[in-house]
Amino acid sequence: MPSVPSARRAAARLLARLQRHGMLLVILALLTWSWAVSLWFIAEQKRHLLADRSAELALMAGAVAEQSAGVLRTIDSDLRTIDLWLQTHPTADPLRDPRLMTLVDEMRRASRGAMDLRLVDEAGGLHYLPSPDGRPRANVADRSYVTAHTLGQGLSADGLHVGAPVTSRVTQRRDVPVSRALTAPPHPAADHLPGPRMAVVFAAVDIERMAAEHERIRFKDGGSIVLMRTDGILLSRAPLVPAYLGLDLSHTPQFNAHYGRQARGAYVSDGGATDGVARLVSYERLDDFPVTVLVTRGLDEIFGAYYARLRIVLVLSGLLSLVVLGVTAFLLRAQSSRRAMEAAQHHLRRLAATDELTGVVNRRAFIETARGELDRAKRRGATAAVLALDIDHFKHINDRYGHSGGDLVLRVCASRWQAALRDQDVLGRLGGEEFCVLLPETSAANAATVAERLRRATAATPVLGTDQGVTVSVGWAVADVDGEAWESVYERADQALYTAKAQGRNCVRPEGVPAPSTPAAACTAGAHGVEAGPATGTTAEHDPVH
Ligand SMILES: Nc1nc2c(ncn2[C@@H]2O[C@H](COP(=O)(O)OP(=O)(O)OP(=O)(O)O)[C@@H](O)[C@H]2O)c(=O)[nH]1
Repeated sequence: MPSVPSARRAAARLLARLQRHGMLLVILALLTWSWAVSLWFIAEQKRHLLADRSAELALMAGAVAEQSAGVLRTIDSDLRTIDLWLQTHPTADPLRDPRLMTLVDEMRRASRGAMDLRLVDEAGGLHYLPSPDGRPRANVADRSYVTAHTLGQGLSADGLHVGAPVTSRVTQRRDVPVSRALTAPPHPAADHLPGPRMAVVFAAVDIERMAAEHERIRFKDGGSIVLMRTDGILLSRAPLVPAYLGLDLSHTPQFNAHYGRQARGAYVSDGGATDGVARLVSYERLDDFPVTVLVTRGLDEIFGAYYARLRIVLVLSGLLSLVVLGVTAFLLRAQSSRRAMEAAQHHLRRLAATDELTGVVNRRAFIETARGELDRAKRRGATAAVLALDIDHFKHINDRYGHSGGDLVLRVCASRWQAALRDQDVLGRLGGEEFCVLLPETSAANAATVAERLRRATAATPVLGTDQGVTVSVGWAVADVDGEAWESVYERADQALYTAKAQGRNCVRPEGVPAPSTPAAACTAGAHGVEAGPATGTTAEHDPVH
């Protein structure tokens, strides 16, 4: 488990990294949000578009269903009328009677030629109307529009049969036969007529005519109009594809999920059941006939303009995102190189202000700092003290341990002094073995205490791993509260240092104490021996600064 400090450091590092990458994170969050909103908006638009087109298609399916039901109603009425006519005219010849032929002709014209009425006799003989020679044109006993009535299969409740598409054996025309059984026997007198009796009347509805009508109103580019028997047999389709006529779609998933199950509805088809074209499908089952109407519209046509606009929007949004990311990356790079430059400049400034040997502030930076601090002290009416330090008999150390030994002493002393000072105090090396300390906002009493602490820190422990004691002499001065130039304060501190040296070294002397006539008399420590105890030389004890 990580310790508390290391966890704190890790958290701080994470925070710093987050701050550094904050801009990038914000931009990425904004981009993600804007893309999410755009995609939601796009999906909503598509949903609304589909809903609107579904509603339109449902209206159209309803209209086609209504029209188809009307056609079938007319046909059914025509078939019933013929049946009734035959019943009420039992002696008339059903194949040639001019009254019936006129009626049939009117019915054909009313349908604008879209259907022909025909009779099938009990032997399966097919008779066109009129049939001048009375001979059947073909035998259709096997056709479902005949067998449905003989077997009683596939009939609506009132006996109508809508047959699967057939290709005429006489004309090769494709028709949907809609048939009724004739009510037999029409009249006993019919028995006098030659040939078999008529059994079925049917209307052959021209699929091409029907498909052509639907072709005019269907949606182009993939749209279609389909009539389908409710059991899944395809009756007619616009655009007409002959191969689809009579197809049994009852096994398709669309039939089982939609128009085979419910009377009306809509769905999106992948076109798998027919030509593979994806379509929106709306369907409606006729109320009175076993027929379902399907009206479709190609998805490409529905969404074509939408996708074209969407492509433009996506491309522009993508480009915009790339530009935003590019600008962000550029700014981040510029920011990071600026930071690196600032760090390098900071490092250089630190190097320029640092004494290479001891790591404390060098002479130039120290004097600059001291001047600034004395100015600030003057403005605030505060005091500031200056300590001048000089390692005693440093020449002897150099002579005994060599220059590198002397360097080590300088580093150790600087480090001990630094450790004994407050954060706001400034330790500088003025040159050689001369050091200086600036103590901001420090009274004379505290300056003396700090000076003494430094002297003790120097003499307390031998340096160089030997019994070599190192001592320091300290002189100090306090700047005039009304403001005083650096040179002036330093001169007084240096003068005090001179006094300390003159009075035997390893001691602290304040400014303004004259040098005694006998050197070394006032200091208790030996000139360069290990310090045995305090040798303040100050006139008063003070509270430590820290
Ligand atoms: N090792 C080392 N010696 C230095 C450096 N700078 C100056 N010195 C030496 O420090 C010595 C200073 O000697 P002096 O000025 O005679 O003073 P002192 O021997 O300390 O005697 P007092 O100050 O009177 O106690 C000289 O021998 C310089 O060569 C330095 O960076 N490293």
